[in-house]
Amino acid sequence: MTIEFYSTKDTYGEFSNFAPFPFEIDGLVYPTSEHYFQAMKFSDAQYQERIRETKSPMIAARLGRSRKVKIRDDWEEVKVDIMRTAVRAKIFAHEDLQKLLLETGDETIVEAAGRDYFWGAGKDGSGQNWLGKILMEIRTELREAKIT
Ligand SMILES: Nc1nc(O)c(N)c(N[C@@H]2O[C@H](COP(=O)(O)O)[C@@H](O)[C@H]2O)n1
Repeated sequence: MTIEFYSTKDTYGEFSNFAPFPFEIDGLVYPTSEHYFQAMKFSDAQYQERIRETKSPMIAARLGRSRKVKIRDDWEEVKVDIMRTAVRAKIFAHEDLQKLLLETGDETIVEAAGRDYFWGAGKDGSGQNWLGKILMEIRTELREAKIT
């Protein structure tokens, strides 16, 4: 059985980047992994801070997708690592999330985002599902940490 998630209100919605599971990176608290991911698109420290402090992940995503402020030149090269950093920090900050992730066993985890063929599976399932892949990587890491 494939485990699909998308909306924070549905089953496994905790895996969405929009789910409210705060964490700290470099001494700063981010309300969601979406806030961190979107803030890291920019070199402008003030704009990063505006995104971090914004109330909702939806607004963080809107600010991050705006091209009124220039995004960093290396974004395409670093974005998967930045997503990994965000999701890892989120999961490691919350034991309930670690438990939920481990309980998915060996099932494939998929972000069922119909319009997103990079982070999600896209409408027809042909997407790269990078968010699901990152969650499965972290699941392996958690499992290995519990064994040793
Ligand atoms: N809720 C939601 N709506 C969309 O349209 C989406 N594409 C996603 N997927 C998430 O979007 C984030 C990355 O978006 P950008 O690369 O900045 O466009 C990431 O959190 C995906 O999981 N979610």
